[in-house]
Formats: sequence, structure tokens, C-alpha cells
Amino acid sequence: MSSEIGHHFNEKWKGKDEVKVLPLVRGLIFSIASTLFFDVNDGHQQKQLHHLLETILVGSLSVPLDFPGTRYRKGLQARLKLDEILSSLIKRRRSDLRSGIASDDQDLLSVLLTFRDEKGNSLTDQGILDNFSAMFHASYDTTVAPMALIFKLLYSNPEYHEKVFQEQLEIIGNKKEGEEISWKDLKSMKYTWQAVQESLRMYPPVFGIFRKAITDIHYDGYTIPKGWRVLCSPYTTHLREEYFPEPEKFRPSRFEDEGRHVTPYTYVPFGGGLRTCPGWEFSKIEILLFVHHFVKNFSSYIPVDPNEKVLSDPLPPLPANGFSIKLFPRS
Ligand code: HEM
Repeated sequence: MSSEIGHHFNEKWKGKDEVKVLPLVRGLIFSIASTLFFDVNDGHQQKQLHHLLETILVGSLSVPLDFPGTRYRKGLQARLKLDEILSSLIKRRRSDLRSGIASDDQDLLSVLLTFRDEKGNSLTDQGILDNFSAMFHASYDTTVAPMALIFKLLYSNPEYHEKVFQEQLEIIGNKKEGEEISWKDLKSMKYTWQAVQESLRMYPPVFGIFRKAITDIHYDGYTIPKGWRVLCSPYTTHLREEYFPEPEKFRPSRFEDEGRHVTPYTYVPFGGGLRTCPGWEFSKIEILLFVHHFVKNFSSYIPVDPNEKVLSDPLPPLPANGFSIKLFPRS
């Protein structure tokens, strides 16, 4: 993943005086997913798949009116096209696995194709397509949001900005030419991770999660009857003064000492309990590596509009104009 991100910076950021962060981050997250999920590295095919995914996402958040020209109809058509392309990838990979050209752990596609449940049953092609669709939905916009916001928020807190840059520079300084980032390095990025956690507190990418009451629940004078669905939203606790004083301020130090001072279940950007997001560590690595490669390439940056609004329309919260920044390369 690190080399993929390093390559992305070489191709899309280096040599530029100014960039718009949001579209670049979208391209990066999609290219990581298509490489690690089904080993599609070809730029042209990635672009086509990326466009289809974006159309599906827009369609899934639109009013479900199945008429020609509506976003919903375009989303449905894009899903059919995406399934068609993925089906041909599945067919080819099945044959490559049989002939030994592909291995059973090379990417998510191979893992799904060779998966067997406790009774020895495998997934159907439709099951694999549905898994891909779920993974794309769950992993794309969610990770794009903190990556598009982190440098905007860091800019508002010079003390933490400095800490994050110093932390990354120390890691970079200890590396030999061409040496890659290790697990130990990722674990040592404590200020960077605190800053990411704080951005996920202020702007949780997932607005809410549902839970079903499996028994009557009595809470604070109210009864939630068995069978009702309850919507829990991170915004209800993330922005409460009693849990996070001055909640409108970007203050990553709230997560010092590995978040020990945070009241349990008040900080839930990845949900909680049995259904906690299974991709949270994956996204943690993506975001930490993104910050790492940024600092490796640039000594500083200036937002074109430091007061650019963050909009959640549609979700997730993103910088309103894509967050343009002026870049200063590291010599
Ligand atoms: C910053 C990035 C991410 C955020 C904020 C996020 C947030 C969430 C949240 C709130 C849930 C619901 C959890 C619950 O019901 O308690 C969830 C579920 C899920 N996430 Fe993520 N997610 C992120 C990245 C990812 C990534 C990168 C992947 C995959 C590689 C992923 C895969 C999933 C899946 C498959 C589920 C459904 C789990 C289930 O229903 O059991 N997520 N995520």
C-alpha cells in the first residue's frame, strides 16, 4: 500500500505548485481498492470502474425514481455495467486459479473465490458481486473524507501541525534510501493518529448506524419496544460538550494516552460492539501512510481558502470546493 501511495504522489502531486486535494484523494483511494480488491492496475480500466462507482454512489443517495435521466436510473445502469465487468474478472480469475497463474491470497477476489464455509460451500458469483459492492460502498467515501480534511484541520492548529510533521520527519530521517515503512513505524505515529481521530470526531463520515432492540429496553423514562430499530448517530455524542469540551475546536490531544480519557461508547466513528467496522485498521493505515508521504514530499502548504466550509450535502462531510492548497516541495 505504501508503494502505491508513494507512486501516486510522484505522479499526481510532485512538481505541482497547487493541487485540489479532494479529487486526488478520491482517485488514490479507488486505485488502492482496485489493486488490493481485484488486482486491476491498468489506469484506463481503473478510470472506467471509478466513474461507475461514483455514479452508483450518487444514485444510492438519490430519490428512488426509476425514470430515464434520473440519478437513480443512472446508478442502476452503472451497477449493471460494473457487475458485467467484475463478472468477466471473476471468470478469468477462476481459470487463472485453476491453472496456478493466480494465488488464493493475492487479493480480495481470490480470497472470495476460494472461500469455503464450515459446510464446504463456496460463494456464488452473485454473492461475490454483492460483497464487492458492499466493500466499495463501505470503504470509499468513508476514507476519502478524513483524508480530504486532515490537512485543513491541521492548518487550524499550528501546535499539532508541528507535532505531526516532526513525528513524520523523525521516521523519514531513520530510513535508508528506498526503505519502506514498517508496522513499528505505523505504530509510532501517535500524534498523526490523534489528529486523524479528532478529524473523525468532528466530521464522522458515517452519519448513523442502526440497531434492532431484541428485547424491550427502558431508558431514561422511555421504552424502546422489542423489534424497533434505533438510529445511533456519532454526531449525538461526538459534539456533546460534557464528553468533548469545546467540541467545535480541533484538539487532537483529547486522544492522548491512547484515548484513555474518552468515555466509552461516546467516540464511535467506526460504530461499536459486535458490528464495529471491520475495515477500521485498513483505513487507519491508508490515512497514516497518506500523511507520511505528504510530509516526505512537501515541507509545507498553504490552503487557498483556509476558511473553506465543510459540507455534508450529500454525505460524507467534505471541503465544499475540494480544498485547494499551494505546495512547497521538500528539498
Ligand atoms: C475512515 C474510514 C471508515 C469509517 C469512518 C467507517 C465507518 C463504519 C461504520 C460506522 C460502520 C457501522 C459499524 C456498526 O454498525 O457498528 C462500518 C461498517 C462496515 N465497514 Fe467501515 N468505515 C471505514 C472504512 C472502511 C473500510 C476501509 C472498509 C473495508 C476495507 C470498511 C468496511 C466495512 C464493512 C464491510 C462494514 C459492515 C460491517 C458489518 O455490518 O458487520 N470500512 N464502517
